[in-house]
Amino acid sequence: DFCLQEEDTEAPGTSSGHRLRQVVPDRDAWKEQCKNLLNYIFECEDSEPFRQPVDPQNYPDYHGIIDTPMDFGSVKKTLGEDRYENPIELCKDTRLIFANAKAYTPNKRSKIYSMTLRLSAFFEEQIRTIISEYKTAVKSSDSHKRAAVKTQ
Ligand SMILES: Cc1cccc(C(=O)O)c1N
Repeated sequence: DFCLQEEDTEAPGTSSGHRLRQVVPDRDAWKEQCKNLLNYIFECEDSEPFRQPVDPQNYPDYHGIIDTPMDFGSVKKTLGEDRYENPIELCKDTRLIFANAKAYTPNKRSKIYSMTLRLSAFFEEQIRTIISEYKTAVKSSDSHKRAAVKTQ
């Protein structure tokens, strides 16, 4: 996900004034990538118990054990409302879903817990590239900013 950004090669307003098109990584690409990843997770049967907050009516002891509930519906809503600054924040909330399940499960062979293990493995595989590309884009856009300041 690269966006074309026009950068002056000369001070603006010079006679040449010609522009070189440089390619800089798009630092907002992670949003769409995470939206797509969440949509895919929602399609997985393994996400069913976690698409909305765990219902304390079904598990009365849940909030006594889990301090900070989290679910994929909440993550999707936070993303959609632009309340994540970067994919690292989204990754932290998603890992909380899996950590809560591991803390609450009655045993490591429970059906619901085993669903989170598969989902977590898939999520970690996918988010790794998204975060890596985001960090590269931020570094690149910072260096472009430094370069632009120098020309002023
Ligand atoms: C919410 C939740 C997480 C992990 C395990 C279970 C379970 O009932 O085995 C569960 N209900």
